Amino acid sequence: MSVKIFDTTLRDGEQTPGVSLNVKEKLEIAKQLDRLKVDVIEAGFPVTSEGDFKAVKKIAEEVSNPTVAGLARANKKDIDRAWEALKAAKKPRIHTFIATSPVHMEHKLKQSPEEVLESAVEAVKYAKSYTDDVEFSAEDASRSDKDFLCDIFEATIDAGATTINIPDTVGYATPQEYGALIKYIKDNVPNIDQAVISVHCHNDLGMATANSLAAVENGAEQVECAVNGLGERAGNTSLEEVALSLDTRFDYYDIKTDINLKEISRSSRLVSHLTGVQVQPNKAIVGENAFAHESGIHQDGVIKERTTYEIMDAQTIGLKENKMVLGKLSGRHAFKQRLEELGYDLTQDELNSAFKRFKDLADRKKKITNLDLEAIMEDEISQVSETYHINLLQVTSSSGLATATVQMEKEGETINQSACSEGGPVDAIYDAMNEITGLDCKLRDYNIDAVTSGKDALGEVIVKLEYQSEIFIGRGISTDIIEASAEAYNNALNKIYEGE
Ligand SMILES: CC(=O)SCCNC(=O)CCNC(=O)[C@H](O)C(C)(C)COP(=O)(O)OP(=O)(O)OC[C@H]1O[C@@H](n2cnc3c(N)ncnc32)[C@H](O)[C@@H]1OP(=O)(O)O
Ligand SMILES: CC(C)C(=O)C(=O)O
Ligand SMILES: [Mg+2]
Repeated sequence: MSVKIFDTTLRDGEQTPGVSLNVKEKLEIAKQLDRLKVDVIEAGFPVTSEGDFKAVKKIAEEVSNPTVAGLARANKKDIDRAWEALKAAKKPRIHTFIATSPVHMEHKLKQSPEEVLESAVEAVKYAKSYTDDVEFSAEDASRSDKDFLCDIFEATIDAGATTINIPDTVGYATPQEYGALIKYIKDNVPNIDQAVISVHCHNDLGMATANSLAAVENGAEQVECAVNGLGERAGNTSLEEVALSLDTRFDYYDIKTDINLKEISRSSRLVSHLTGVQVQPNKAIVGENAFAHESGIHQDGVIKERTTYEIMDAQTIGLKENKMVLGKLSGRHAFKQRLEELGYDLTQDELNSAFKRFKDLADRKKKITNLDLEAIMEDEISQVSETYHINLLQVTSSSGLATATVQMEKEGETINQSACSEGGPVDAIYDAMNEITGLDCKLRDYNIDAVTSGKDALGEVIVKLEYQSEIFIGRGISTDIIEASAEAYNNALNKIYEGE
């Protein structure tokens, strides 16, 4: 069995507050939807504006594989305008709708159920005079009387509707209830076999995908959805969630779509860029974190066997690979793997030492990048055996006078020293360190650079010390530049001791 995918990114998706696409942008998305192999593109609602009319017309002229649909209220003006825009399409569909729930009929339309039924039938007949492919939607179907729905669907199918749509317009339904509604309509509309049963769900309670899938289990043959779940209010059913649910759980649903899954990721990115609506990182399938692992136990599992923590392969949706994000919760296995990818081959001791540095950094820095790791590794390489070790640094600075207190350790002995300097906090630290070590060395060069970017960037300090006419280079890295400065100086001092 298979279901059709009716994409409404360009119609209901464009109803997302704040989104407005021009003709060129809509055409670009339509071409991508064609590559994605959706069955139907709902290109817009032509009566709403000159721009939307032009966009639907352009898509109808240029995108020929999928059916191109245009929305129209149940009146002649809307249907005329929809047809005017759609007539060049190879496979045009007029999609007409009217609300069937008591609250909509009474308060919004101010029509009786009989009048609504008559308007629906007239609209379908009129649309049918233009094209064989007519979809009729009973807006707010999930809050409508079930038997009235059956009557209106029977009548509109008789009038020529080839698809009948049962929207959960306000995202009110629950999966079991919605599935039962689809089954009820399937079982109680006598001519239902002459039309495709379609569903259109909204995500107000976060159940749009679950509702759509429940509908499919109960006989729905077309699912209306939008890329990234865009749409009015909390959005529509997300296309990628339906497509990947059916693919991943084919064992359960036994239902196929024609969607080219490899184009999912690209479609999501394009829609996000052109609409300006960012995808939440933890969004199923297309969120930045959907194929990312940060915690050590998961990373270890995935390294050993991907399917321990992945039910889908990132490559299925067109991504290159999954992601191992290094952070404070990561473990040695993932850390080692990343270092190996960067070309470092470490002994167990080297790995343990670098891993400790990495964990210390990860406690201070949210995201550890390859540049951070390279900086840690370069720093590890330039480490010498430590004669002196810095235990503590304390700096105050005001009105051009800085005071530094440094605590260093040498062979188990702790030494405290303070110094004042008008040359700033780094100068005061270096004076204190000179006092502690008793070495008469001169600072010949001091250079500071950001290794990575962002507020929590790693700073790298390189110093050149002259001692007895010889130059000793020291390097220090830290998210705290004062600390990096002290570590660089200490690194150079220790090199002096190593040489002695
Ligand atoms: C569930 C959905 O997503 S429905 C689609 C929603 N999309 C949009 O609304 C797209 C953007 N809309 C627009 O540009 C405008 O609303 C237009 C051009 C469609 C209509 O604009 P206006 O003529 O100014 O009417 P307005 O939007 O204020 O009110 C809607 C009118 O359509 C009527 N109406 C609503 N739905 C239908 C329908 N399916 N069939 C017939 N009439 C309808 C309302 O009762 C109201 O009629 P009234 O003016 O007699 O009270
Ligand atoms: C126009 C219809 C199909 C709609 O968008 C809805 O009911 O949500
Ligand atoms: Mg809708």
